[in-house]
Amino acid sequence: MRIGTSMSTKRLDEVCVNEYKIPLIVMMENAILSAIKHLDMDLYDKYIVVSGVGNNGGDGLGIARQLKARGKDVKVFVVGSMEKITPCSKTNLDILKAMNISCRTLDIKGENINILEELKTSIKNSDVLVDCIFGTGLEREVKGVFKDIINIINTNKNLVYSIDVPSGINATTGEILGVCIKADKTISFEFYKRGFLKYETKEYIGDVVVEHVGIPEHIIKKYDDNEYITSIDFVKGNIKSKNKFSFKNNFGKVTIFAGSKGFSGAAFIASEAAIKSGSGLVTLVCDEDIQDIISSKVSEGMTANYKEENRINKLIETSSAIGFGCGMGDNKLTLERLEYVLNKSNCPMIIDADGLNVLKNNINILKKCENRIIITPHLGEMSRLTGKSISYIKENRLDVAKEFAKENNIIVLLKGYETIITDGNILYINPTGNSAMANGGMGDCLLGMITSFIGQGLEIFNAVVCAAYIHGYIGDILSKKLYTVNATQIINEIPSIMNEFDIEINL
Ligand SMILES: NC(=O)C1=CN([C@@H]2O[C@H](COP(=O)(O)OP(=O)(O)OC[C@H]3O[C@@H](n4cnc5c(N)ncnc54)[C@H](O)[C@@H]3O)[C@@H](O)[C@H]2O)[C@@H](O)CC1
Ligand SMILES: [K+]
Repeated sequence: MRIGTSMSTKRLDEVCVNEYKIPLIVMMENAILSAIKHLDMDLYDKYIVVSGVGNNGGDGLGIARQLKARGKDVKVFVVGSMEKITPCSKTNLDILKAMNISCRTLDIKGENINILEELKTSIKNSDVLVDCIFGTGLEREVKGVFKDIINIINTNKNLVYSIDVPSGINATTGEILGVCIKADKTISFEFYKRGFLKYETKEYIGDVVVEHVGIPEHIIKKYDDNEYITSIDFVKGNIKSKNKFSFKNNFGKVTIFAGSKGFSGAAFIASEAAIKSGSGLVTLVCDEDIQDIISSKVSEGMTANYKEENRINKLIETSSAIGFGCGMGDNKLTLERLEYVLNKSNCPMIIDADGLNVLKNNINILKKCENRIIITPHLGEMSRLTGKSISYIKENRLDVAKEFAKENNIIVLLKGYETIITDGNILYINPTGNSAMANGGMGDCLLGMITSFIGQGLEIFNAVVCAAYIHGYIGDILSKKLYTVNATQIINEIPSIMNEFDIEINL
């Protein structure tokens, strides 16, 4: 699913109208017809449509017409200066009038008290309110009669379905411009709006569906922003095709540097996750004093300790992917080991946890490793790496991750609700995962999965996107029956879920 901004919508509209000669009224009618499919007409009969005078309002007027044509009871309220009404909205308003569908008009300059009372009563007597006051054209603080109407709707509503965006939200930034409709469902056009990704907007957007307005796929592709929400089809497609045609017999040889005294669990989880994700050969490199404990637990993997220099050198040279950092300790030794492995290796390297902590103020050591480093920080680690505050990163996480990836020529997987994966150019948002998974060891498990997928020969960026998706997908399935989901439970499910995905890694 594509992510887009107000600008993306505007640009597409212009291209369609000017270059491809698709009249806007045609796209609006497509939008209307695709929106009404989601208005639960089999459940409800009484609708109220509240429209503005922009094209979002036009969508609403057309929706009212289509609802009426299907025998529904519809009341329409239009708010705004009538001299500003867009041509397509005017056309739809004229059709409504010709059909004798009554429209109450709230002019911003007029005295509206009686109509506001009427609106309140109509809302109470209806099943569903369709919100078409503002769409992607909202550009300033919502005031006056618009504010009054939104407050009345939020206070008196039964169900509210917002068209394109809940009125009051900046579709690009997610900023609430003073007041905003609290939608139960948002039926958005062409793009999942970038603003919806801001955590604070979740209480306004409700369930989001994205519908098409009939713009040919190749046009959208040409003008999209390279920002997407990962779909299950993307995951299936990527993992399957890579293995089917390119790496069928190559399961990869991976090395994981992890664990230290008191942190053997991290090393175990990362290695076991790589094994269960289908790697052919997994070797864990750890401190000598935890090697025996881990060897006894990781029966299908091998272990090495830091004293075995020649063996480690050979592992680094021959690995198809290296995972580094879980439970190693935030200290000078870890930094030295990181530099050593970075210098000696040529394969993709995934750095997490203490591997990231020691990179603070040393990020330049990644510069010489062009295009083969993946970092997987959570917000705190990202804050230490970038020097930016956690609250700033939270507010601007897409741009912070993108800029950091671009500056350092790396792939960044920024963990959190709706994890981000970006190489600075393309960005994917991971829609899977849940709060039942918020416990120790999850990051180690993800590191093992990413290392394994890359080691098996998947394209690096796609491997990270797929690993994040499957990791969260398993968590989502388990959380339906478990209050908390831990890393070991995820690991145990990897083979069966991969099978369910029809992923051919183990063929
Ligand atoms: N390609 C697409 O995705 C399509 C989008 N359509 C619809 O078109 C919408 C965009 O239409 P518009 O660009 O006309 O924008 P809007 O319909 O969002 O509204 C713009 C109008 O609101 C006014 N306005 C902006 N901020 C205000 C504020 N704070 N207080 C009072 N008035 C304010 C503007 O002056 C303008 O008159 C989309 O959201 C979508 O619903 C469809 O109709 C056609 C195809
Ligand atoms: K709206």
